[in-house]
Amino acid sequence: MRKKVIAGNWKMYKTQAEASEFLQKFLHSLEETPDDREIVLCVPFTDLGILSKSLHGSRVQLGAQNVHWEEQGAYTGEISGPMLTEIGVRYVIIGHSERRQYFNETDETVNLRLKAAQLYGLTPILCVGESKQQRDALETESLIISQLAKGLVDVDQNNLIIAYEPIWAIGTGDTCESIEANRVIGLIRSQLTNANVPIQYGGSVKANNIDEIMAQPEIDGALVGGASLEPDSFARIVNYQ
Ligand SMILES: O=C(CO)COP(=O)(O)O
Repeated sequence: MRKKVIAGNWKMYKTQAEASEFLQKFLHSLEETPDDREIVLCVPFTDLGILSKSLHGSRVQLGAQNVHWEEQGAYTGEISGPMLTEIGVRYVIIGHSERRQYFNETDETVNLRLKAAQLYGLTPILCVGESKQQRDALETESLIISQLAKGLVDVDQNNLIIAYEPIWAIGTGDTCESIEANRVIGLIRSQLTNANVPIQYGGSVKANNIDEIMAQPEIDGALVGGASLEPDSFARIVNYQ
C-alpha cells in the first residue's frame, strides 16, 4: 500500500499570529481523521518555529517550501537542510512551478536541492507539471518525462514524494479532471524505479472535489494551496472519504 499524503502549501501567506489562530481551529478537526494518511503543513520560514512547538504531539508534520544544496555558506536569502531539521521540519517542497517561474529554478537546481534534502534527512516533495501553452501544444508528456529525468538523477526514490501540478490548474479554480490527473500520474509512475513513491495531485484542490480526486487509483494525495489556508476547508480535505 502506498502512503497517502495530504500537504498544505501556504506559499507566502500567514504571519505567526495568523498561523497560531489557524492551528487552534484546525487541530480540533483531526480527532476522527483515519490513520491511513499523513498530514503535512508547508509554511513560510518565519512560521516554522511556532508551528514546530504547536504541532509537537499532534499528527501533523512540518514542511518547508525550499532548501539550498549547501550545508552553509554565502547564499543570501537561502536556507539549509540542517537549519530546517534542527527545528523539526520533515518535508520540503522542491521545484514548485512558482519557483521555476519567478526564481529561476531549473531542473538542475531542482536536482541539487532534492539530493541535499535527502542528505540532511528531509523528504522532498518534487513538483512537476505543464503550462496551458505546453498542454495545448501536446507537450505535457514529453515535458513531464524530461522534468523527471533531469530532476531525479541520483535521487533516492525510497525517500521521495512527487506532486503533479498542472500550472493552468493552480489558483484558477480550473481543476484538472480527476481522470486526466490519474492518467498523467500513471505516466509519472511509469518513469520511476520505485513503484511505491506517493504521487500527489495539486491544482485547485478544494473541499468539494477532494473525494473524487482521492478515489482515483493512481492518486496518493494532494498538495493544496488556497484551500489549506482556511481551517474548515483544509480539515474537510484531510478528512476525505
Ligand atoms: O500550487 C499549489 C499547491 O502547491 C496549488 O495551489 P491552489 O490549491 O491554490 O490551486
